[in-house]
Amino acid sequence: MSEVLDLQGVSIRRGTKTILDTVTWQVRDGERWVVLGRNGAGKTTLLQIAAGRMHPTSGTADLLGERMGRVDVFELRQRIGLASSSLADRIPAAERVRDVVLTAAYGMTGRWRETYEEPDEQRAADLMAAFGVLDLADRTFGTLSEGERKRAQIARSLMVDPELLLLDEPAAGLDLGGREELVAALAELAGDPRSPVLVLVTHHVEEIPPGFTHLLLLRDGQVHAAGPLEEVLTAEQLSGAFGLPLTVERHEGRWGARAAR
Ligand SMILES: Nc1ncnc2c1ncn2[C@@H]1O[C@H](COP(=O)(O)OP(=O)(O)OP(=O)(O)O)[C@@H](O)[C@H]1O
Repeated sequence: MSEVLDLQGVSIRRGTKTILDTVTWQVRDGERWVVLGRNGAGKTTLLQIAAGRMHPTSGTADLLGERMGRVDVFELRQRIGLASSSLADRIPAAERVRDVVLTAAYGMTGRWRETYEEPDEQRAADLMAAFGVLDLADRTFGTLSEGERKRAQIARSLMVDPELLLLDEPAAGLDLGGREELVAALAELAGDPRSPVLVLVTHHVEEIPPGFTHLLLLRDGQVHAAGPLEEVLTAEQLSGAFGLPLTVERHEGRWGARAAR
C-alpha cells in the first residue's frame, strides 16, 4: 500500500508556543482515520499540514508522494479535499447549492460566468443525491440548516475527486438527527472502495462512523497513540489523551465514552 500522507518529526511553532511537537504519522491508501484530542491539542493545525496549507517549522511532510516545500502547492491542493467551518464561512450565502458543489471543480466559490460541462453537472447531482441535498439544489446556501450545509460542503469537497479528503469536525453544531444522518453518509463513504482516503477530526467518539479503520490520539501537540481503531480506542489510551479517567464501549459498530465512576 502506498503512503498518502507521511509526516516525519513535524513541528509547528508560533512565537514561544509549540503547537505540534515532532509528530510522526503515516496514512496509507484505503485507510480511514479519525483524529481525536481535547480542545487545543493541535487537530486543526495537523489538518492544515495534511491539506498543504501550512508548512512545518521543522520536520518533513510528504503529501500524495510530494514533499512540501519542493512542490507547487496549488496543484497539490487540487488533489486534496478539505471541509471545515472556516471554509464554509467563505461560501456566499446567496449561492445556489447546485453551484456551491459545481464551482469546486474550478477551485472557487461564487459562480461567475463559468460554463460547466454535462459530466460536471451529472457528478454534482450524484454527489448531492449521495449526501441528501439534491432536493435543495436550487435553494441558496444561506437558507440551509447547519446539517444541510455540512452535507452540501462534503459533496462540494468530493467534486474534484480528491485522493485525500479531510473533514474538520463535520458534526459540530448538529442536532441528534443531523449528526446521525451525517454519520450514516460518512459510513457509506468509508465503505465505498472508490472513496478517497479519509481523515475525520472530531471531539466525540459517538461521531465515529462505522467503517473507519484507524485512530490518531493527539495530546498537547504530540501523538499520544496511533494505529488501528480497535487497538487504540481503549479506555486507557483515551483517558491518557484526554487527561481524565474514561470508560469506552462499543455497540453495533458505534462507540461511546464517558467519565469512569
Ligand atoms: N498562530 C498561532 N499562534 C499561537 N498559538 C496558536 C496559533 N494557532 C493556533 N494556536 C494554538 O495552538 C493550539 C492548537 O490549536 P488547534 O486549533 O490546532 O487545536 P484543536 O485541537 O483543533 O482545538 P479545538 O478542538 O479547540 O478546535 C491551541 O492552543 C491554539 O490556541
